[in-house]
Amino acid sequence: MSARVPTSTVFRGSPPPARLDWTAHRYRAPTGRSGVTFPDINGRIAVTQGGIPINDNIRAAIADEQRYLTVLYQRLDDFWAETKDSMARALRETDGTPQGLSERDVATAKYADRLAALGAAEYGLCFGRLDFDPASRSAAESLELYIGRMGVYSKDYESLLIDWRAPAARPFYLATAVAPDGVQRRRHIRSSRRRVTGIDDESLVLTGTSAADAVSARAGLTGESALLAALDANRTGRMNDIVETIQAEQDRIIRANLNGALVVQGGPGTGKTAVALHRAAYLLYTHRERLANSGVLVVGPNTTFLRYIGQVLPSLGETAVSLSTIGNLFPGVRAELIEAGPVAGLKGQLLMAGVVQTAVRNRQRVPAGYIEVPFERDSLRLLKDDALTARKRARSSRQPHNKARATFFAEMINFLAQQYAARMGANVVGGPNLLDESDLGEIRTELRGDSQILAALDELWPRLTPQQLLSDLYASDAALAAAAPKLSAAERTLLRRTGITAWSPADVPLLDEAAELLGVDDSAAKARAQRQRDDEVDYAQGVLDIIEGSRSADFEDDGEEEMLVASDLIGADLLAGRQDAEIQTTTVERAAADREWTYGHLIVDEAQELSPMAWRMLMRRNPTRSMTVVGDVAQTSDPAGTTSWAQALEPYLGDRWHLENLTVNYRTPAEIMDVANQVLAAIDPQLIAPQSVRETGSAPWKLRVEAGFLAESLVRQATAMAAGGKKGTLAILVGHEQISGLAAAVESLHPGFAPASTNADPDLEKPIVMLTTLQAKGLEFDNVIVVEPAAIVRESDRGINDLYVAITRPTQQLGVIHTEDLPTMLDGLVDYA
Ligand SMILES: Nc1ncnc2c1ncn2[C@@H]1O[C@H](COP(=O)(O)OP(=O)(O)OP(=O)(O)O)[C@@H](O)[C@H]1O
Repeated sequence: MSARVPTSTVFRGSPPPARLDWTAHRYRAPTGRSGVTFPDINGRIAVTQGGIPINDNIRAAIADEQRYLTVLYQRLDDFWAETKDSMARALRETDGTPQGLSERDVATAKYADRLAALGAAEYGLCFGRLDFDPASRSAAESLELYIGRMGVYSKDYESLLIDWRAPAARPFYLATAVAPDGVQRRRHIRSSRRRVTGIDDESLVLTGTSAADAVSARAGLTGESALLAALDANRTGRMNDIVETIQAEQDRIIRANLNGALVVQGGPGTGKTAVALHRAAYLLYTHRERLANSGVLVVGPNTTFLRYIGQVLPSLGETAVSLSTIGNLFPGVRAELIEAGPVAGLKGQLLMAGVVQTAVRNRQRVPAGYIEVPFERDSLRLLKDDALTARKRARSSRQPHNKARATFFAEMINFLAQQYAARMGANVVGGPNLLDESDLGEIRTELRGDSQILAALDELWPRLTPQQLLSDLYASDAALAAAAPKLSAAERTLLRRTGITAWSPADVPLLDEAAELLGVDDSAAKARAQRQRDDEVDYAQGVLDIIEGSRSADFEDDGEEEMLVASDLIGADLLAGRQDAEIQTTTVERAAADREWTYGHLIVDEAQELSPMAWRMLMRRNPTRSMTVVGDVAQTSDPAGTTSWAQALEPYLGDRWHLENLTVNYRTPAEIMDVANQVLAAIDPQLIAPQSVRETGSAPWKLRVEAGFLAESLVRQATAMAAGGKKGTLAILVGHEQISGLAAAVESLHPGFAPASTNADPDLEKPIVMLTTLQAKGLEFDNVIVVEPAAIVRESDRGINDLYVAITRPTQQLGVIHTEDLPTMLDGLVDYA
């Protein structure tokens, strides 16, 4: 059998303008790319247009743009030097007071951020230009605007480059021939380092009224040449920004209002992740004051995905965004335990909030009758009725468990003091009335210091951490039965676990729930901090006394003029403060360490995967409900995930959220989407697939092999696929249950061939990787081989969704290798030839 050599990407149709084939609802890109440029073998710029070498006009235009770009980079260098100077000055100039130190840290953090933004702008600083119709501009307005990664001004404060996020840059993304907004020409400028390598021009002046022109414009695809070049480029294992080619439907979402909840539903490859990240950058630019201190949180499905998207925001000059999975949102816990679907499914249900609440209440106990506790030479009794009263008072304080504990203890100590006093009074002449309130106070103090009394009270109302609460709950049938009476015995068995050393992502919202109900009793920590502070003040006073002493001695000795010394400027309090001045941390660091941090804006990617309990946790992090939720209900894998946005959000938002749809698939070629559509129909015939923006001419194939030859065939096909056609990255996607066996078989044949994702963080930059379908969520590769679809479908109740995710990952080619019969929904695959 010979390896099938895929044809290279063909953009079908006639040269620009772009065409939309409305019968097929599929965009066919033009054959030639206008003004596409490639450095030739000698490093000079060779320019072609539709395959024909370009003329001197274009060469001259490139030279013009180069001159402009050089000026921009000069200004960038000026800013860099100025910022570095300012930073050095800020570092030097501090009066040494805690306030001064803190101001210095704030200033240096600001300059560091600015340097990071300047560094990010180095690549592709300027990528666009708009030329306006003079009739549409006032005399004060420039007829041309350059668009880039950041705003750049001349020394005279004349605008040289507009930040892509500024309102003035919008026509670059929105203007069409039908609605040009005064724009006559949109130019995409490509550069490598500081050198202009090419330009793509689009005229927005309708010269004819051809239907194709009008349709193309209506479709809202802008900058088609640059867009298609970006889409067809090889992938690297890291996501890139799309700032140069944002499309109109995406732009609307990116720039939507900060307030309120926006839900973005879109099929595979519609740019949901890209849009979500650019929205974060846009919001930080537009609402910097409001968001700088509260921060923006981006939640993704797993750490592999976060690493995949990790460089997008820094490349846009934004570093003040927190990225996290649900599993890592609880400070101090890294939830890496993988557990069975039904277990995670159950833990994700909202009813678990009630289970955790009951589990906490069940730890607030009262004795069956009484508990006898030795005290002095006698004993005291913790009585059931007293405990009931104390518990009632503690609960009605509405404090969380660990804080209400103080009320319970105080009440019980009071009861015990009265008991003790009564007993003492009965033993002395004159009876209990001989003891007054101060005597009772002393008795209480004694009781509070008695370890046996405290231990007995602790049994009734223990101080608990969330981890302890859940471990104890999972470890005991009785505790589970008491906390979850509504669950069946089989369901409670799913929750049973002993000797817990690791947590799963589904445990994290439960830990968070427990933390809310338990609260942190920080009275001991506060008292410790105060004692430490008092010690430091004492120490500082000692230092000042020594300085004072030596100053007087100096003054007496040589009779010199009085010198100004430390104690003239600062007191002991201030000196102590200076000693323990904390290192200023960034918003991202402070937020990560603080479970109760509330973010100014929340972005949730692959949001369909979130369980009701995960949503509950996230809503606590975002009380203002300023959020962007992006996902696809057809791609849900998590057993507790959602297939309906209304259902997922109703408990927190009611109907106060706005839905936007993304409809164009930028990733997956049309040939593959034709097959994927059948899978989508099997998930839900009502769902509509996004329209692919391009074809590759390469039909997705299937190959049946003998079970014993699966690994060998896989290596052969992967090698052929990786070597042919567009090359780039290749992923082998396998079901969770199969991956270990297959990885071992492949490894024994060809060590190091396809590193499998046996750890939680596979290296996506390797040319060939093996992943589970779950790990591939949100990722993309040039080429993909899906192994044994029947097994993927079988693996979970949402196996068809997983298959849909798997086959929509490629940007170029898809192959399917199987030993079992294929599910009929894959009938559209062609036999491998
Ligand atoms: N306007 C654009 N310009 C260039 N590339 C784009 C554009 N929009 C999307 N893309 C590219 O399309 C690919 C798919 O985007 P993205 O991963 O954001 O899609 P998605 O909707 O999140 O997909 P999925 O739901 O399948 O995970 C990425 O390579 C992205 O860079």
